[in-house]
Amino acid sequence: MSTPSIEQITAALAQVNDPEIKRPITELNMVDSVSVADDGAVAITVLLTVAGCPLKDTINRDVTAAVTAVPGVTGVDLTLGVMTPEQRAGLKDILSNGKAEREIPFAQPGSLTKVYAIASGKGGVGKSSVTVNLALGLAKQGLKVGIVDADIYGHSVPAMLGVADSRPTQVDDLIMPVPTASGVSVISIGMLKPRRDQVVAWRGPMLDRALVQMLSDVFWGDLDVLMLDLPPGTGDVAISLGQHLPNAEVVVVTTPQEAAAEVAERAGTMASMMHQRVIGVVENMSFLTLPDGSTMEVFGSGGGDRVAETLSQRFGYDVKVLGRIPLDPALREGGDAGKPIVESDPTAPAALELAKIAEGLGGRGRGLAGMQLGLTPSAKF
Ligand SMILES: Nc1ncnc2c1ncn2[C@@H]1O[C@H](COP(=O)(O)OP(=O)(O)OP(=O)(O)O)[C@@H](O)[C@H]1O
Repeated sequence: MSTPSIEQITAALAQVNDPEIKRPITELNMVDSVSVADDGAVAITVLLTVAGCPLKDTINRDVTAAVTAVPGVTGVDLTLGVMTPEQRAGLKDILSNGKAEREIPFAQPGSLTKVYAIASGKGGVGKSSVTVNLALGLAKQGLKVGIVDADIYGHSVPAMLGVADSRPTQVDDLIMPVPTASGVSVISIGMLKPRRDQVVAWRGPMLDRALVQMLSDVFWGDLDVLMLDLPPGTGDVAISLGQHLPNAEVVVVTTPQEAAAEVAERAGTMASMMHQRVIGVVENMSFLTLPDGSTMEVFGSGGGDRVAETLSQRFGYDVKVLGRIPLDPALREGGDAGKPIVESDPTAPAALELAKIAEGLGGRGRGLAGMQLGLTPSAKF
């Protein structure tokens, strides 16, 4: 077999994406050198963005696999180096398209990324569980999905995705979202703290800065969908989000309980006051299926319908119940184990209902159609 050419090896390397940036390593100038010996042995040096890059094993595996597959390659000797500060600055330029001032890409008029904010009135109704499962459901449809965990009180999303201890890689002041096994990238307000167990007592301006940082200093790339897990209630983060991303569409999560529904209505109304469109209600913990097949309404009934009806009346447009998710111990276990139920037990009724809701959201497509313009001529409060 003939010796492979440098061009063939480079073409193979162009198929390898940086796992965080999700762009070919060749485009990011990460390939430092390539040489091919007469006997087909290939030597490559790839430069990592930072020393001790947590994903170097993934890069090692992917590069070796891609190059080994080229006909005539008899061996791959891969050296992993680290970029110099100048090379990192060059990478930052590539990622920020040469713009010095960063802006929130999802707030730009031409943005095609759908932004869904997941809100609730009360804590503990399953907002984070719904967020991660919907995100995974959307990713299963082949969409590129990112999650911003802005829940200052809970920030449980990384644990639910199995990356509780991960910290984002930083290229100077540009932050890489943390990739997860399911393909969804995540950044959490918890990752911005110096230590994970640290308690933060952030007030309005600090929270605003943290939210802006997660939206503009993080290199999200070209996402189809961005999901935001909001703190429960109608606090500072909801106000900041309304100011920075008025085009976000809001999904309200509630349980069937009367008291939960009432506060969920307030969260929905708040979103509308910030000119965001509420696209629907998810009722979680709707019922429990008992071993004999009968169902028990542990938290009562009617909360989802009530929130949807009230918000429809208030806003003058149709707010639907998008789905009703049953109580299922497997959903909690999946979250605790870092493997959400749509992945760990996809045929469970709760997983099927979440996948159905994700199907509906994914079917709404990319693009500007249906986006709110920040004007509400007919809102009634
Ligand atoms: N349908 C369900 N069946 C069983 N357990 C559930 C269900 N939904 C959520 N849970 C569990 O309830 C707990 C609270 O859920 P989760 O953290 O998603 O709520 P949350 O609304 O995001 O809370 P907070 O805002 O306080 O962080 C978790 O342990 C989760 O696994």
